[in-house]
Amino acid sequence: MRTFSRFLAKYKGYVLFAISLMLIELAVEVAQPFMMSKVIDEGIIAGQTNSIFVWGGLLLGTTVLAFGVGILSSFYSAYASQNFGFDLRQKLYDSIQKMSTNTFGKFQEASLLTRIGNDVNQVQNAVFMGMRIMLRAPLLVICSLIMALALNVQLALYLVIAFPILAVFLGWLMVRNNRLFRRVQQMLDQVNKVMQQSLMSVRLVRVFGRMSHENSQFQHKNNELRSRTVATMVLAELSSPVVLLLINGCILLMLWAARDLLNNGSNVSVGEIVAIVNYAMRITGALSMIAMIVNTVARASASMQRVDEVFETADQEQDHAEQPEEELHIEGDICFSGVGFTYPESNMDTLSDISFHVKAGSMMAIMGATGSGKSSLLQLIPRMYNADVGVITIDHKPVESYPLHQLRMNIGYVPQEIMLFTGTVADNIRWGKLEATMDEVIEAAKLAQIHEAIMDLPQGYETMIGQKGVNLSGGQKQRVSIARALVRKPSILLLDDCTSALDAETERRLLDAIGQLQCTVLLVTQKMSTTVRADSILLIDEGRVIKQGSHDELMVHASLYRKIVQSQWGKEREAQWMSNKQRELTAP
Ligand SMILES: Nc1ncnc2c1ncn2[C@@H]1O[C@H](COP(=O)(O)OP(=O)(O)OP(=O)(O)O)[C@@H](O)[C@H]1O
Repeated sequence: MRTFSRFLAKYKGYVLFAISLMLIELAVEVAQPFMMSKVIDEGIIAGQTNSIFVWGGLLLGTTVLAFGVGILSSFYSAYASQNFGFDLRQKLYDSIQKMSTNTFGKFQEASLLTRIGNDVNQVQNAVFMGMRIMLRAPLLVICSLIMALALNVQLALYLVIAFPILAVFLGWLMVRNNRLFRRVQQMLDQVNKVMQQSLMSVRLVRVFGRMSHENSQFQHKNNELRSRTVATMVLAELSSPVVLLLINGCILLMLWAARDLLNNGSNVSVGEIVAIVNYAMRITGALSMIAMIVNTVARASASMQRVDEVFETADQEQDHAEQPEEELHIEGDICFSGVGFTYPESNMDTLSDISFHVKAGSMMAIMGATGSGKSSLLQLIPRMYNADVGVITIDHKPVESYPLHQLRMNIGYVPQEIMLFTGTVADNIRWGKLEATMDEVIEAAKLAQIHEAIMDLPQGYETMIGQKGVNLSGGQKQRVSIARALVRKPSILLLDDCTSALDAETERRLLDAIGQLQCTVLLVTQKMSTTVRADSILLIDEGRVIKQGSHDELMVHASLYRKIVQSQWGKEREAQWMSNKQRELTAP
């Protein structure tokens, strides 16, 4: 509720103006049955033609006034609610952007999409409705009741009977609807998730001929969404008939009593009875509106809770060091001490007791079996995830003490799964540093050994590449991605097995170029041709460090490393290396 008020406060001028106009509309609406009673009693029954013109004219005039202010009030309500929705969506997007990867994973992309789209819309609609009818409906009920009581207390009291029952019913409806609607939104998350997955892997789905499987998965979730939505709608639709039933029952009781009063010659006029019935009808209409409002508020509050969850989480993990934004230069000395990490959605340790040191400007290769935790380890450095235990320092300061944005601006990261965006080749490289000049883009491309290949493209650097770089080869995509990381001249370069599609010669030239850069390089690789060039090698297995050392040290002290060497070089070359080493060591 606090978040809601905070966002709406900015538009309080518009809100108050819209509500003031709405109050004029309301006053007209409340006065109309009274004017009508005057037309009947004075104009028709008493035969005063003048009264018909006066009260009738007033009735028409106020109707035109109500119409005019109604339009104006709608305009200001729409303005305030749309701007409120815009701000909420913007802030939500901002919070999602700053979210740590742990939290991002916890919420899941599909759910965040539903929250930023559907949930914000629900709240925005409730704001509009709030200004138009949320206040108007209860006020209309109260004022109509007062007017009816003023006309004839005895008859009007019959209308009051329904109120306690209605209050209990609407309260129950609100709580139940809120719960049901939260479940609908959760199901919508699921539908979006299935849809997102199958759209992202549309080619794979077609190649494997899994369209019907994907369809049935979608159908299953869609079915559940339908059933939950129907349950919510049935409940919502129940409200109007209940209101009508109760109020109409009261009107019938009142008419029965009015008949007795008229027969007994009591002091009650036909005009008063017509006016009270008219007020009763307005009360019925307003109560139906209130039932609708109850449903809208229940939905909007469920949606607001979901939006608030994102804000609260984002606030909790606000990066304390994020305030100062001055330029930060990192040398690149990296040290892990007893680091442990488990993915939020997993219950198995991914990394345990990882300790190693990489000197600024050196190159370390990370080797290990598939699933041993190499990518996870790299991702802890730019704080895509936060370590659960232990300390990671850069230049002898914990990574958490750096402003997150500045820390990441000093790091060039090339993920295992290459992702290119729709746009030109130059745009894709410049994505690493938006203000990079064309010379810087070309320099990065040359370092990444992709310049010649780009020049061979139809429009060179201005060639458009489709989503995920459909018109580039695997190796070209890898090198564009490396150029994107290099263009920002990082102090730390993280390469996650991103040279797998390169031929030996290109890879050698790439490593030569990277070796000349003034940056610390951490390189995940399975290729011996790469590891031998590194200053040190970190060998990991099942999330633990087996050994850190140079190629020579690992050959002597790490049997696992020797096995990898054997599998790639063959026994013969390995044996030859061992005997050469032995000779070197025993030489005088
Ligand atoms: N987002 C994630 N959520 C939960 N578990 C994950 C996630 N990503 C990876 N894992 C698990 O963490 C472990 C280490 O994965 P990681 O990707 O770091 O290994 P890797 O050594 O880089 O593997 P590969 O060489 O195949 O890329 C694996 O068991 C993997 O299943």
